[in-house]
Amino acid sequence: MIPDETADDIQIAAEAQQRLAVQALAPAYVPACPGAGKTHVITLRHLQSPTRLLRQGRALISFTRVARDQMAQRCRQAGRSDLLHAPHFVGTLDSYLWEFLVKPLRATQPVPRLLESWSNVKAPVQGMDREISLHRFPMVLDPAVEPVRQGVAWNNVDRDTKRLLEKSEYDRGEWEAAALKTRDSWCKLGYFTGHEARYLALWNLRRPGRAAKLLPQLLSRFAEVVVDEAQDCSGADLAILEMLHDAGLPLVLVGDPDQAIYAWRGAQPAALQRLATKLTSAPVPLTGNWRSSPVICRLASTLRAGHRPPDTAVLREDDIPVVVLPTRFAGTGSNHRHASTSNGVVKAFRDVAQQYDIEAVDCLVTAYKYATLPGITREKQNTNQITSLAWARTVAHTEGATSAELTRACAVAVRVLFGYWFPGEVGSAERLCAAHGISLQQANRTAFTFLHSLPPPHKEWATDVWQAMKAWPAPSGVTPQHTKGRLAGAPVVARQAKATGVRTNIVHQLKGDEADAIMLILPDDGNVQRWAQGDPSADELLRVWYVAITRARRLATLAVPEEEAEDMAQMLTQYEVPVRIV
Ligand SMILES: Nc1ncnc2c1ncn2[C@@H]1O[C@H](COP(=O)(O)OP(=O)(O)OP(=O)(O)O)[C@@H](O)[C@H]1O
Repeated sequence: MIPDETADDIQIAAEAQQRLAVQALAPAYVPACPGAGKTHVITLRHLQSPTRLLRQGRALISFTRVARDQMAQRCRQAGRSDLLHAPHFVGTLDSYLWEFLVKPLRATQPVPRLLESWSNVKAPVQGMDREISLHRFPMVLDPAVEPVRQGVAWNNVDRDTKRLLEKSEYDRGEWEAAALKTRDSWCKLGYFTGHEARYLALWNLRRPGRAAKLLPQLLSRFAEVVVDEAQDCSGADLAILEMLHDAGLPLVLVGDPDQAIYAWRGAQPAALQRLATKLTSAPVPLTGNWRSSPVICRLASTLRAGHRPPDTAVLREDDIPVVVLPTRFAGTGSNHRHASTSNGVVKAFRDVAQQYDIEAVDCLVTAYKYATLPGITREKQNTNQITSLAWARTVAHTEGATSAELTRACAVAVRVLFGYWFPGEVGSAERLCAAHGISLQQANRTAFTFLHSLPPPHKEWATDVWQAMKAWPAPSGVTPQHTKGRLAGAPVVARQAKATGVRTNIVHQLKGDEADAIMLILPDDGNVQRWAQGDPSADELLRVWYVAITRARRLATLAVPEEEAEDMAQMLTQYEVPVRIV
């Protein structure tokens, strides 16, 4: 227990750091530890804006819609909805690039639209010997060359797609060319994704004539651009930001390089450091952790490059030790067993949390991969429509499904219903809704009730779905054509885990999230050696573990293979982390 006076001093010092970050003049770099209150600082910075109408605004840029919504909500709660509108901008990097560096130079017809992913439209790659959707080919950019090189990120193609490709007569080069050609044909129809937004932003900024049309507007609109989670910037993102800085746009980069977990998607923490140094010689660090207990700060420091000392726990004085759960891992997440009780590992975790008065709703289970995670099965990204719909139906019937899952589930059902109602019409749900005078909200409501009405998936489920689609009240003006849009095949249905009341999600979906108790599932052998000897600056998995445990406020639990439990506890004890095996 920290004496009161010291606790006060710690809080005062942490608040002083936050104040400096709120007031720092742009260009600025704010490297921050986990739980440092980055969102808090960024929003406060924005809330300082005068209420009178300004000629110039501030852009708050994040990587996810969740982060964007969080900042927007805080502005609204403070009674400052005005800060969400022009001249300000609060949104994702994709939408910022699109809005200010791409769209102004596009033809107005066909109306250019930014999609979250190619999976939002039905876009099979054309001219090949089997049907594979465009979204199954993740794209990558190399901004180091001019013109920017783009291609398929083969390392990130999922296993199912790789299997399909192996059976194809065409080789990877031919698939890549076909995917890019199909993509180009969608761009001609006015559709783009974040990848194209980056490509075109770079294209425009690197051509003086085009840049001259964009930059003056941008510079007069924004007095400052704040980028949150800057450690997730890809090489292309950083190249764009650097050009904006060179053009005189004041940037504020806020991020935690230790939490960089997107290198596989092109994030470049080292390049971020270079840009940060170019922005300022005096970064404004945040080293107070307002979220986690001292034990968790200490545990986290063992997973940091250079083994820097633990961050200061500002508020929490808990001394709950780290709990190691010896576990017998099974092929699927829901069958992992706690070794000493043979209970499911989630139940064991809940029992431990309960000992510390932590309720199930304040617990969070996480793992690197969906496959090892107990609980609701993830929508398989690249599966056939009937299986996607079966997943969506399961979500609609699952208590505790997250809003992101529900949104995805409704989108799947909207696509299925629209495929039947508007056969032959291409385009996103938004575009079809607009064309047929249906509000997206109405479409989502219909989709949800439709999903909810469907019987549980089984082998002959496609027939039930077809009957339901035909019987479902259609909006006026729809023109179904016989069996067009009918789903074929049998769904691959995953077993639904017993409801535990505990949230589960993969680490990559936990950015910015937090919970009183976290259980990190570490099913592979060799965890201890990797933890003790690995280099977090080179080993992204260690950074993924770091992100996971730093979501915890009070209790961090590690489920490790039974034979590794003792070694794990010993290793943590050597680092002076209080630990117990349960
Ligand atoms: N000045 C403050 N006073 C009280 N609570 C604070 C303060 N700053 C931050 N917090 C709280 O600390 C917690 C962590 O803040 P936040 O989520 O903004 O951190 P973060 O820097 O985004 O962390 P991470 O990068 O780990 O997600 C939140 O619960 C937030 O409400």
